Amino acid sequence: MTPGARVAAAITVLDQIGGGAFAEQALTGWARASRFAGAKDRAAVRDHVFDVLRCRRSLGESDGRLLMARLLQRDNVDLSHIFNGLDHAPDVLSETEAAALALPLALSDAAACDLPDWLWPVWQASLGADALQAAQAQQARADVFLRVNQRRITLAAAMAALAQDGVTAQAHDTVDGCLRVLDNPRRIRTAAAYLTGLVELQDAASQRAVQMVPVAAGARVLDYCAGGGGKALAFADRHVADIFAHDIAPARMADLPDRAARAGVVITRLAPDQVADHAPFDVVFCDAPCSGSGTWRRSPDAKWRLTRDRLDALCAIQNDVIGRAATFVAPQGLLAYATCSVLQDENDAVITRFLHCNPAWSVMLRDQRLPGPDGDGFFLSVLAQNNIS
Ligand SMILES: C[S@@+](CC[C@H](N)C(=O)[O-])C[C@H]1O[C@@H](n2cnc3c(N)ncnc32)[C@H](O)[C@@H]1O
Repeated sequence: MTPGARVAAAITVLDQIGGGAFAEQALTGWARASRFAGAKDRAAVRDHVFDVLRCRRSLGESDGRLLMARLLQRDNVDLSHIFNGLDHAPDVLSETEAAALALPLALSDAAACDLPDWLWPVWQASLGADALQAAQAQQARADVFLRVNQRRITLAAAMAALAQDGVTAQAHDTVDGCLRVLDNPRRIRTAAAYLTGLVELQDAASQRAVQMVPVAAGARVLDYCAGGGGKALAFADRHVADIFAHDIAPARMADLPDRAARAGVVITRLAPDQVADHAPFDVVFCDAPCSGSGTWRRSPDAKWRLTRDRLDALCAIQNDVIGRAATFVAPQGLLAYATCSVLQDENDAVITRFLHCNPAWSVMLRDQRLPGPDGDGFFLSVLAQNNIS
């Protein structure tokens, strides 16, 4: 496909998203209907769509054509080379469109930061002096990070193995065992180091959070909201411990046995009715369902779909989840509550409410990361029970 044809495809997908479709579904639908598109075309169309979605408001919230045109204009691309109607490229811009593009946009603070109006005050209240920087960080693409399975390979050997498949990576400055991918991130899933479990895709902030939780040798650790099991795998990689994984939707853990086998670790999956029988645990890690507000660079669609009602519903789930998870912790054990959100309602407010209802517990460690060059936004609070001797 020509550059113009890729832009035309992105416009089609953006118009579907504007009409209510989910980004992933619209992209998959387009790819299925466009068998002529190769892997590089699909990647380019996806990049266009996600680049626009990250900045949808600051690009003027128009139809797909104007959004794409503004994005390209912002990136100093000559629009006449793209909007020329040749070889499946988009039609030449109309006079009205050209006039709209010539005018500067008058943007509110929320629009300039690419956040919904209702969220901007909530975001500011949560992040204070960091609000602007954290919002702006979500307007750009995020780096890809890998967790090296250090049980099986050193960082240097993992980098060398990845390089053989054309993936260049370097050690993260502050997170042990973490690699930042510099080149060809799309080749990771076919790289031998990935297929043989030597490296896993995992954001640096998630890796850091797992490393911050104290786990004694031989401990029993429950990943209570395991999903695909990324945190359980990270615990298993770092500790000689019995690792258990649970999720209210067990189907989400379907790939975990294969991933654990690839990594050379053992993780016991527990169905919801089996957790109590296996309790208590020395550590219960609760990676609660959340807005994902620290990861919106990777899923910008979610930023525009979040509503106040949905946030309130998530907070109710979080309050429930932490309360349930606490019941499975051994008397001298630890309860770790984590989200990939930067919103206070989902983080400190949940902890404050839990402590109010459960005065025997207190916070022994708190960490809040903002989205930025070193990883996604992430919150971690580790709690212990008081006066347990
Ligand atoms: C943020 S995701 C977990 C991501 C996962 N830890 C990882 O690293 O890939 C949250 C998970 O919590 C699960 N969940 C939601 N409500 C739950 C509940 N009441 N008890 C346990 N898990 C729950 C969801 O099914 C979802 O898989």
